[in-house]
Amino acid sequence: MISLLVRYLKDYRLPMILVFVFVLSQAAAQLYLPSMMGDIIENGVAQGNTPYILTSGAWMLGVSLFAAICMVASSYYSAYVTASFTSRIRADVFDKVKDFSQTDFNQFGAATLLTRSTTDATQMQIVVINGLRSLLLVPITGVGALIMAFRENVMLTLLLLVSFLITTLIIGFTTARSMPLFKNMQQKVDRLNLLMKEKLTGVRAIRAFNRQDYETEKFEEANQEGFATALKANYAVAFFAPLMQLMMNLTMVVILWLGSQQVQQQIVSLGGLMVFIQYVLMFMSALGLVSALLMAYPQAAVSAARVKEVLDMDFSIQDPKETVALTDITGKITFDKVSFGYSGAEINVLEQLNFQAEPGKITAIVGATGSGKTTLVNLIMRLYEVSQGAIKIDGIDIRDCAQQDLRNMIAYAPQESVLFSGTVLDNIRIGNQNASEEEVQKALATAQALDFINEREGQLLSTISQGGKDLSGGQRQRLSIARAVVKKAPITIFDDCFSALDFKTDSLVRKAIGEEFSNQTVLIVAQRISTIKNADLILVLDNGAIVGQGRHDELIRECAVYQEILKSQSYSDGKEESL
Ligand SMILES: Nc1ncnc2c1ncn2[C@@H]1O[C@H](COP(=O)(O)OP(=O)(O)OP(=O)(O)O)[C@@H](O)[C@H]1O
Repeated sequence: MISLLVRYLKDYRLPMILVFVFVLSQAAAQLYLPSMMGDIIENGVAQGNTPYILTSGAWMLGVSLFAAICMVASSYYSAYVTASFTSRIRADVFDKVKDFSQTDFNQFGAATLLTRSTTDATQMQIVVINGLRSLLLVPITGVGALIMAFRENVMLTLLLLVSFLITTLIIGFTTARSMPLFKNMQQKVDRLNLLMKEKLTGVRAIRAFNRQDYETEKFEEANQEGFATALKANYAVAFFAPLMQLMMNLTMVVILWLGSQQVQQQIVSLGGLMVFIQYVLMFMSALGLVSALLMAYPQAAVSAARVKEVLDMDFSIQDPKETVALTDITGKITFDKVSFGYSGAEINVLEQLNFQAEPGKITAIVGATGSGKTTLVNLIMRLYEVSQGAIKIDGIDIRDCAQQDLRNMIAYAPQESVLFSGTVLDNIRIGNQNASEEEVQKALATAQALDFINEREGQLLSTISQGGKDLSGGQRQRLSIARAVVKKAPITIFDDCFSALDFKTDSLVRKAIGEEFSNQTVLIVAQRISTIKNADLILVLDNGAIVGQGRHDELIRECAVYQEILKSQSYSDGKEESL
């Protein structure tokens, strides 16, 4: 936690200096108050000198006011530092995660990344906001009060120190014990977030299968587990404050008892004892601040470790030190003996793939579900790293160029359309920020999406609800296709994104794509043979291996797997095709 704090807080030197100055001034003023009070008792109350009491009292009020102003100012600046610190951490986690490869992302999962950038960051915020002031105030007022108390009464201060030592030992022990409990608690929060995410995204399926009760029960179970763990963890630190209170009161009773005897024996004056008690109270309130901090510390330390794990994670896919520029790229893709296996899996998902996808041609990939089609296109975008062999673009190994340059060369329409809240225009322009409205309209026309967009109020400026919930599956796919089209990249990949389109629309989209992409490399992943029948090259994938490649007619004659797929789709060659 400390290293994370140092890393971030060093950017807030000026506000931290201001916090320090105001805390220092507050502490100095507070330390001065008891001796002022002692002076009023000795020289005012004991002597019956009312004007002295009034004048000194006014001074005392002034000093108190000054301390209060310093306290407000230091609170303001510490809140400023803390809020900035937390928002920077959130931004950095987000920034880091956006550059994660799929392997890195899979290692964590969405739910825990969400918890780490929200709940964990907030836990740290609580400690920093308390700690920033306390860490300065407590040593100054605590040590200052102790020194002043020591000057007033040596014996009673030693007693105070013994009580302090015992409390510290108990607190240290409790902190060490509670840390694993808090770690466990945050993991339970991860699980709850995961379940919540599943429930919210799968709400329709849950209702359709009448699984509400079962899912509620499952969630309730996880919730109860989280509750029990949270209770246990908080219980472990719950007696911090009462323990501190108890020790303080006990110490105070003993001090009063011994102090009153000292007053009777005239070892100290009554005023001296009262001043001493003021310093003891000051010391104890400093301890109170520490105890509040310590109560929150174990949880925050666990949260900091979890955030740090994300921030310090080494990317599994990195750019080389010297990158090869991708200029004047035609888009020719070469797979040279490419094999790939997911991390942790025993067997390869793709085995010894060799093929070339040429510019100006449509290369299609067909195969049964799970045969490795999506994995293959993910490798081209370097979302995963090949295990063996090489993927080249215009003869350049994709590992030799910057990932950003590589992805600039590729337009991609994923299997599951992803739309963001915003307007239709915003969503299409994700493909190309500089696309004019005319270009966006053209891309929508290619994707056969212009008609239904024009029917919407506001048309291009109509708002898409979160995730495109107000659109049908086919409409979402068409917007996703338009986004890829508007990019006009040398390579365009359509990953099974025609599946929700009716045959007619599917055919019209492919026709438009064929005309539009006359110079680019187009890769189409599809389940339906009708979608890829006219492709220049069809790759047939079976269990991660290419078992056939060629044109439709050739494959019908030569590839048994292709024939099987064809048969399973009851496809009557060309009859329903217009393309
Ligand atoms: N992140 C992952 N981790 C481990 N295995 C994975 C992962 N993603 C996919 N797989 C496995 O890799 C194999 C190929 O999956 P892939 O998604 O590439 O197939 P696909 O041909 O695109 O299937 P579909 O047509 O159903 O989309 C499958 O057996 C799948 O279980």
